[in-house]
Amino acid sequence: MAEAELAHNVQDPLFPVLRKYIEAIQVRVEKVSQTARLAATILFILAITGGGIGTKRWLDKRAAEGAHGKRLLRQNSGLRSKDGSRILVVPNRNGTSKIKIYDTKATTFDAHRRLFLTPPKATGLDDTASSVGAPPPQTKPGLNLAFLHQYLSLMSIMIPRWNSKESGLLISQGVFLALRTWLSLVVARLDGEIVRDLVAGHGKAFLWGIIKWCGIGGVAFASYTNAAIKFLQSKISIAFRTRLTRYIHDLYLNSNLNYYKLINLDGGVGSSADQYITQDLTLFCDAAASLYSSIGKPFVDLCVFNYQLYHSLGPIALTGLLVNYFATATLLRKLSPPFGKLKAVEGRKEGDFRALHSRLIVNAEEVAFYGGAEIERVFLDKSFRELRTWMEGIYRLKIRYNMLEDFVLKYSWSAFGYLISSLPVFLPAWGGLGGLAEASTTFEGATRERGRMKDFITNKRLMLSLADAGGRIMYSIKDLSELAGYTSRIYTLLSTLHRVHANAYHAPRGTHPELFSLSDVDGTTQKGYDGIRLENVPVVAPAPYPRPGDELLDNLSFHIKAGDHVLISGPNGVGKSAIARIVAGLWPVYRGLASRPHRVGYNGIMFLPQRPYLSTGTLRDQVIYPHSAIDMQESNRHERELGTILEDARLAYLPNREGGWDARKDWKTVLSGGEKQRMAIARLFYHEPRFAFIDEGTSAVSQDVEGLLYEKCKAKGITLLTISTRVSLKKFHTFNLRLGEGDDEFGWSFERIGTEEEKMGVEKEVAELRKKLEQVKEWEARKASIEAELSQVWVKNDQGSQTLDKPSYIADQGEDRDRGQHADHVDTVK
Ligand SMILES: Nc1ncnc2c1ncn2[C@@H]1O[C@H](COP(=O)(O)OP(=O)(O)OP(=O)(O)O)[C@@H](O)[C@H]1O
Repeated sequence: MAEAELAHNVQDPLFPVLRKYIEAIQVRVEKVSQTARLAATILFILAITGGGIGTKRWLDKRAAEGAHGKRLLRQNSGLRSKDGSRILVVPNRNGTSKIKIYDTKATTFDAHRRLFLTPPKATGLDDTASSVGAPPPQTKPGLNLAFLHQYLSLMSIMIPRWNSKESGLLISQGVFLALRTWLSLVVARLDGEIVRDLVAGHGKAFLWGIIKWCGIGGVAFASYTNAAIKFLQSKISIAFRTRLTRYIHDLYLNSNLNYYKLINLDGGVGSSADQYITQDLTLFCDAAASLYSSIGKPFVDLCVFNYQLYHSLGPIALTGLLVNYFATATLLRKLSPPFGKLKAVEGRKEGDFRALHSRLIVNAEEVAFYGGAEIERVFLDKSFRELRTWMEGIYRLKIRYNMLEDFVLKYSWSAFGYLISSLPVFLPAWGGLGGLAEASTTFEGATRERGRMKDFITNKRLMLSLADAGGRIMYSIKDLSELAGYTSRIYTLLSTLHRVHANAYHAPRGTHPELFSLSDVDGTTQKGYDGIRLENVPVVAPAPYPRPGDELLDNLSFHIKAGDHVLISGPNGVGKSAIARIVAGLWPVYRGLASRPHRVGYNGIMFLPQRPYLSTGTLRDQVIYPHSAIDMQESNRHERELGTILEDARLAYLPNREGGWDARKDWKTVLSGGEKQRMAIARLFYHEPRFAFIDEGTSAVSQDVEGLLYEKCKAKGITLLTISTRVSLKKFHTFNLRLGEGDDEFGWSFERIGTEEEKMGVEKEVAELRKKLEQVKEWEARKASIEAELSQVWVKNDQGSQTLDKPSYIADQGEDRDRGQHADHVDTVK
């Protein structure tokens, strides 16, 4: 029995403990009343059921959100919140995740305008002698006040509030940097102690020192701190980039058409805005984020180590160190090439090279038809050669500078370090705490030597760290100048964007603006008018500021109401599309008044450009452009309507052919020229504007389909303004605006089609043609005689005049007649 109990206890040692608790619970439960037990049981069951239902709901909600996210992603769509923010769906591992984006407020742009358009005079960025508010003259990027202003201006975008995420990241990085400095100090002291114990033969203390060394300095902390600093640096870089990119996108792509005006009207950043927004911005953010660790850390190190050394080595050492820093910094700054400027130019050359490649990709088909590979390669090679030469120049300058830098920072600084560390030994009176220890009489012989050893090791390590920190600060002079280069480019982009956004073009004080330059825009644009009206508006092709524009047409005036379909015709290059550009607001209204409906799209106005544009995205996105799937949903439009629209545009076969509405392709290459134009007309059918400019929109469509499309547009109540050279389109229009009339081609006429006047005009033209036809016989006779004369060709040689041999193909065409004429002619010549 006892054995069995023993065996049982051996098998399950926990049993007695469990039994004890179970019994205690049983006793408690027995004491509880019947009602309380019932209530507890019900509560327990309710909790379990509630928990189960809650979990299921949560799982269902997650699944529904996941499915919704996937659907939105497939449709290239997102969500719009009531506060104006947008939620975008992006792929994330197997599922999707949502990103909330807030638009930059208009007031923020207004507040920043001061920073970018009217910088303080001291920076030299605002040269009032040239003009007020004009493009800032390109001051040399470098370490100067201009750089400070530019950098701080950009900072106000990158760190908008003290409590923003970026400040948190910077503070965390600061903590880790301080931690690393503290660790270096601890390690320096430990180093000295270990050597002292080793020399003194204190085995225990020595071992303890080694354990502390491994624990603190070696592995655990230092490696983690370094990794965290690097990680935080990349987080800061990406956070800066996100802020700046969103800010630039909000300023670049808005209803003021800045993306068009930046390239076509301002020209301040050339044609490579993409290079600025992509590569330059990345380089700037990386350089700005590394600034804290490359300057912040050595700076903290310098302060702490200097203080420590001052303590142990005295004032002479500190003065010596400071003089040394100052001298080195001055020398290196003097001899340092202008890295900032060099980097800024390199950025521009990179941009040009990249722009050439992008152009080739966009126009690959055209170049291929011409077989233009050879010439394109010449352009590309030339641009690359310029970039390469420039970069090689920079590397050559860098190598010379690096040699000098290494010599100064590595060798002369360590020699100086030894000198300073030896101060307490040779000059105890000047040697701080170390000197006091030296001068003291309490230490004798070996003890004094060991003390010296410990102090020397500690001081040497501190000196080395100090040299390293100082070196890194000096090295970062170069990084700083490069950062100045990137800063100057990003600042230039932002100030140009602000200038375009605020339309801040002013002639220099005391001067008159150049005729039809961007500072000479005096016209009025009225949006919200039910019709299209131009009153005394000169049509001027603008030139980049500050050059004057080129006047194409003098004072154009017309008035179009709903239902007045207008054909705008005239020779090539006369300014037909220019009228659409002025009405759309792409080009300025230099004088007079231009009125148009406010809305773009439904019940407003739409413009179909000469070159059909197809966006990235799904087939649905092509039809509803510039709507997105969210806009389509919000305006209660359905997919079945899109089917009818494609049928009307004679494109009903597309969804089947391309694999449904959610198919994503490179539509520019997938659709034929005519299909692209019909897709543009389908967009008109979808948006149903009140007025539509169609610029050569059906030139690749067959004439029968063209007629059907025009009739459909009119049936939908769209008033058409067609820009075309096709006379056959006249029958679909009520008015004809003819451009390029008169001798100087500056004239224009606006006439009703089919009026008496027009008929008379046509009859006059027919009569003139008849008159000309009557002269045809006369002209034919004259032509025959000229041909006869020309068939008698002769040359003079030394022997006198002689006729040429007849070409063989004339030989069998009545040789006799020819011969006779020939002889006659030779006689005449004689
Ligand atoms: N972005 C621009 N900046 C400056 N000038 C331009 C610009 N686009 C066109 N022009 C100039 O404006 C003039 C009129 O161009 P527009 O496109 O209006 O001609 P068009 O009458 O429509 O010709 P086409 O029948 O060939 O389409 C041309 O001389 C052209 O060189």
